[in-house]
Amino acid sequence: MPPKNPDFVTYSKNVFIPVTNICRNRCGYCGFRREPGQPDARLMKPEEILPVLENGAKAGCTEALFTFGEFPDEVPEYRNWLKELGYSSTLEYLLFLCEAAIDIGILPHTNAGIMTHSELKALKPLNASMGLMLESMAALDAHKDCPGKLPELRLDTIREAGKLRIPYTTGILVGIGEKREDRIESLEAIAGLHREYGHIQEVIIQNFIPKSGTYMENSPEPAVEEIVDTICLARQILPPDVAVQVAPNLIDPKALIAKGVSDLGGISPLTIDWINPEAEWPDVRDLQKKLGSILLRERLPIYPQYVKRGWYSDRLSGLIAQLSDSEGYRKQP
Ligand SMILES: O=c1nc2n(C[C@H](O)[C@H](O)[C@H](O)CO)c3cc(O)ccc3cc-2c(=O)[nH]1
Ligand SMILES: C[C@H]1O[C@@H](n2cnc3c(N)ncnc32)[C@H](O)[C@@H]1O
Ligand code: MET
Ligand code: SF4
Repeated sequence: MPPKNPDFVTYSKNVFIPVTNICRNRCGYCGFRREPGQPDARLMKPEEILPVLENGAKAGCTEALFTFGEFPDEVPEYRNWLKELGYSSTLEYLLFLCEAAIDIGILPHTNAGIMTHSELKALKPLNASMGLMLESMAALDAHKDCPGKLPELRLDTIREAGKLRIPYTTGILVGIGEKREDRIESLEAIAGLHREYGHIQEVIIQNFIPKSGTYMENSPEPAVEEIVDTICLARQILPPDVAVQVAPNLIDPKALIAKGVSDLGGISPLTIDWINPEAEWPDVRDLQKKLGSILLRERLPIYPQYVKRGWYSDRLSGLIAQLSDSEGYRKQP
């Protein structure tokens, strides 16, 4: 089939809040994680976070992306930091942050590692959507010290989110030692969960970028052809209502759109990509110029089909009504 471009691709305007970089896992590709003793190990305080939320809302951002290392509560130093802030668990602190974001007028999207049904249940009323990368169905060297990167545990979290009707973001990381068959298996697993629960709004095809000081610092990035191939696989395997996302700060999206990319994820006018801090966000107007006749269309962190289906709590209904247009996309302020 000849490549065919869509009329538009979507993105969201967000602020990235790296709440903590303390993590019980040690992914071989991750440059985000810190040990408690390191100088830039941290738990962000409310007085650091609230101004970012406020500036984000003022700048027209609709999404607060709350990112965490996984289950930092296992780390004793971290528990002390939390206690100093007056919280006894990460969940309790996150609930406070989500409430604050909503009061300020920005919709939470939490990406915090694997979670139990009861954690997801507590967060659902305060999150427009949530996310967890499956990463890969393969058992990989890059995950050898990562209890939370067992594929079955990741699938469990995504499944529980489905039962709770949480609009969900997941994806795979390409170039971390997995094979093409593993990518197929991963995409099929995601497709299967979506067929059962209907909650997967987008699947990120994330290209690995080496980070110095990590186990994989000298591993090559995946070739663009591999990413193109994976996007084609994703488009074939995933049901048509699931968006395929690439990050426009990690890869040039232009040629990928004809292959099936329909979303460019969160783009921030204010904050850096804390997971890939070397990769600057493109300016939305520059990106639009580059894409030519393909329109960049702003969405909320909850996709239009879930806005329409009302997959959100009463706590979020006022804000979502205020931010969305009649089709469920971003109403231009
Ligand atoms: O800026 C980033 N945003 C990341 N996002 C944010 C994402 O681009 C948007 O928040 C979603 O499209 C929702 O609007 C993630 C969200 C998830 O739920 C799971 C993984 C990621 C990964 C990244 C990332 O590496 N960098
Ligand atoms: C939030 C998501 O960021 C991704 N992630 C973590 N480290 C890297 C890297 N070096 N390159 C690209 N993506 C990465 C993982 O897929 C994680 O789940
Ligand atoms: N630590 C979580 C995970 O890997 C959140 C994103 S990485 C900072 O799933
Ligand atoms: S990718 Fe997430 S889980 Fe893995 S080490 Fe980094 S912060 Fe922890």
